[in-house]
Amino acid sequence: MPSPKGKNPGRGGGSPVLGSSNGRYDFMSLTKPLSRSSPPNLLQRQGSDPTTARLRASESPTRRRGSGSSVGSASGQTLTEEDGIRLNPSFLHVALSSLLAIDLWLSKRLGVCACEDSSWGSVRPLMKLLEISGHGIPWLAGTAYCLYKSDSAAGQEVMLNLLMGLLLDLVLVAIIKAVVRRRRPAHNRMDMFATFSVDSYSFPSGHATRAALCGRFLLAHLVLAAPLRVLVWLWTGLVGLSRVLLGRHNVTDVIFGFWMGYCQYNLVEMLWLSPQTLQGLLGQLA
Ligand SMILES: CC(C)=CCC/C(C)=C/COP(=O)(O)O
Repeated sequence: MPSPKGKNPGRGGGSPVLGSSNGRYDFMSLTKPLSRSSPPNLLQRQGSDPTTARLRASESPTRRRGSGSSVGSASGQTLTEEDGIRLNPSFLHVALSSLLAIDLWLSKRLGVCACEDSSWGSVRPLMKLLEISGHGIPWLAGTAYCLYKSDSAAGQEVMLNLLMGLLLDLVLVAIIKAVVRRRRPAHNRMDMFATFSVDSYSFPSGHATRAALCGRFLLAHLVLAAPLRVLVWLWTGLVGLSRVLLGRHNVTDVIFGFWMGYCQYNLVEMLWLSPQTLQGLLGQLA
């Protein structure tokens, strides 16, 4: 399939389309030649323009390898075992590129509260309220306050472990954000309060990890009536949804964040600090 890039040189972007390269179907740019030097990376260092990022992300490894080693059966030559081994990563790459393109497209369409002028701009204050409800500062301050005020050993133990979980969450999210370095969606207005430098990156959503971790924690350790349990579930889901509606995150950032928060709760359970452990730790410090 000939690339139409020559016909439309003035456009600033374009959708990745399936094109044939050496008898294979790869993603190729409508408007820009594919870079042969930059490594393929689906999530890292995307430009602020999601279309550019999408195009960059859709570069196929088969094109960079050159045409010599990959001749399809259509040209009369049979595929060697080596070719078969190379086809699989290429298929995986196309699948991931497609998923990423869908993610970017869907996230852009769902970012309906990204600013006041957006189609659902009037709901933005409500979404920002949800943002504050899942922010690290109220959770850390609230947990520390409850720990300080609690007069039962059981209450102190639960609050201390929640505090540990919250701190662990902050550290793990910061590490992943710093490693992956996925840019926030271009339509996001960066007007969040109290952020760390890594919070300029979007993968994973720290609010989603915290909501999942705290949601599971509350459901497991607080004796709550059924309506309150439903409310916890609802809050968790809405915090995640609000990240995409506000344009802060792509859908995959939130889905991964939920999964990560869910796993972090398992980690907190594994590392659970009992009063004895705590006394031992404090004894060692003293
Ligand atoms: C300052 C403290 C204690 C936490 C920062 C919380 C924060 C701003 C996280 C970013 O969340 P998203 O990744 O969901 O945007």
